[in-house]
Amino acid sequence: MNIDALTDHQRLADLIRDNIRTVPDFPRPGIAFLDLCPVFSQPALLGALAGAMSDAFAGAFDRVLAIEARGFVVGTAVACHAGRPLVLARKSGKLPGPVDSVRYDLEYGSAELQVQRDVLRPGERVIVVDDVLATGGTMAAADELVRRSGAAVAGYAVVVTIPGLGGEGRLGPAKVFSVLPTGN
Ligand SMILES: O=P(O)(O)OC[C@H]1O[C@H](OP(=O)(O)OP(=O)(O)O)[C@H](O)[C@@H]1O
Ligand SMILES: Nc1ncnc2[nH]cnc12
Repeated sequence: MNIDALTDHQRLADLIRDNIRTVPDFPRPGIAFLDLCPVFSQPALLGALAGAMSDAFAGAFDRVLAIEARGFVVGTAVACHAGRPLVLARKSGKLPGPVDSVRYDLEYGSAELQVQRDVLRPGERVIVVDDVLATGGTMAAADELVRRSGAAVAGYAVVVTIPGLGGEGRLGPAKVFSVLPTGN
């Protein structure tokens, strides 16, 4: 795959779409699971994705908040590309304290996200990065953690938004950058 020639959003979107595997009835019956592992396994594609996300918010963010676990892959790539510090939003019980916590529901369950206190600073501009935006429960929890810290959400970056689940409607007014509207 030659991604040096990748200059426009449509080409990136096509490549991402071609490399997402849709798995029926995983992890529960009725869920069409979008498996992005084939995207993550290709350094050039992951790099192009990170570049597009970083460019979408160029000059408008100070830190990258990445959501466990698949959001870590994308968020780390964006932070490296942009040369901005990475902050981890982790599932409950993984980060040594003190932490702030928010419980939330997602498409196929519920969980709790935590961020270490004082790693996000008042006045800083943060982009929140994940792989999939479905119901928006996860992103909304991350959003709440950023706002509690006094920092500002400068934007939301995801690889895929699953339409019809109301995800974007649960987020704040900041820009949402999604490479694909769906994985199909
Ligand atoms: O918009 P929502 O309905 O909240 O769903 C989106 C979230 O669901 C998945 O995470 P999951 O909790 O499965 O965690 P993982 O990345 O650890 O697999 C995905 O990586 C998003 O974080
Ligand atoms: N359908 C889905 N596929 C992958 N990750 C998800 N997170 C929430 N819904 C998802």
